[in-house]
Amino acid sequence: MNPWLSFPCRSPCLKAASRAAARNEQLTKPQGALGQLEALVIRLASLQGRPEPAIESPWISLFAGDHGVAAEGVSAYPQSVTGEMLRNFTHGGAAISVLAKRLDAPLEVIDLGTLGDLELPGVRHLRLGPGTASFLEAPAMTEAQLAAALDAGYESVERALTAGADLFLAGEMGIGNTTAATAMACSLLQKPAPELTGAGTGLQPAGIARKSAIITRALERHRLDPAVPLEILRHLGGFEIAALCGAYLHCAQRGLPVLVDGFICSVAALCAVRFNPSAHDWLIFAHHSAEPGHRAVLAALGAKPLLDLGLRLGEGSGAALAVPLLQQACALHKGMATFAEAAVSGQDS
Ligand SMILES: Cc1cc2ncn([C@H]3O[C@H](COP(=O)(O)O)[C@@H](O)[C@H]3O)c2cc1C
Ligand SMILES: O=C(O)c1cccnc1
Repeated sequence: MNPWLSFPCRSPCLKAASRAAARNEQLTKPQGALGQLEALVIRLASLQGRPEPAIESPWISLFAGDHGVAAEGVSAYPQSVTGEMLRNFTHGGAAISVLAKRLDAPLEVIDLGTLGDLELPGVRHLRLGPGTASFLEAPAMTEAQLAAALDAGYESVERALTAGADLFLAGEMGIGNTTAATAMACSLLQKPAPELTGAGTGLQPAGIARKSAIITRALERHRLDPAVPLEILRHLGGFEIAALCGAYLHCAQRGLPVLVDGFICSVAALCAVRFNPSAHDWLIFAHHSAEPGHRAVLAALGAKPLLDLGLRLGEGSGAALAVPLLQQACALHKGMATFAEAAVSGQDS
């Protein structure tokens, strides 16, 4: 197993949190009037270790990989879309490309293993394989592939830190990956496939039933132990999901706060937290995806996402959309006057 996986996670700074909470009490607004934003800023203060947190350098890593199980017709789109989107990401045409540009955030695109073998400028091609094996026939990944994918996540976090990132966002691209993520969620949560399976890119009800039956077959074939999350990841996951899991664990080890995107990223986060529960402190959940399995995954994580917009895209798009909210929350906390500074009367008794 990758040696760094056993490194401990950092502890959030309680002193910064209590100083941020004290400042929050002084600001010229009724107590609690900024709702969830207040707790969010206090939490960010504890993660950044400073009483006045700020998001100045968000970083986005986008992990792509193909899935053997896509051959079973579990997606509304052909498998070739994964590789085709790589070019779109670097040419600026994908949703996450537009959002990254608006945020002025670096967007690195990592191809962990897709069907095509084109060298695309601006893409890091790691080529762990032409995609995972179909989990109906074999474990999705070999041990070496899992290790390399986890390392890819680790390396992304190191690059983000070198670039001075103060918030880590990740996205995923991989046709068929809602099937992989749903299978993982079923296994981690010990829930039956029909309860968690959804439309992904837009399957019709008959397609969803078929997808759910395929997941049930995989669960029966592999019979995985929920107490061994990395084996669940290796058998049922994907290269990009493993990279996400590795990145989230390493962010927690290095003390870099994370904004988690939708369903697929949340399953990677659940896997990371099952592997090391202390990773949980570093994960902020951006949004509630329309994919039905997301609810159970968020509930298992005790997570209350910031947004609920009916998004079902992935790519890190929901996380990117939440960045301005975090930035505004920080700006309010830093910029608002205190009652004393503004000579405004405080609360009666
Ligand atoms: C053009 C296009 C762009 C996307 N960007 C993200 N996804 C999303 O859809 C895929 C998962 O859904 P499923 O499991 O149904 O295949 C992933 O690639 C995910 O990131 C996309 C899907 C498509 C078609
Ligand atoms: O919420 C997600 O991550 C998601 C949902 C559908 C398709 N792709 C991604």
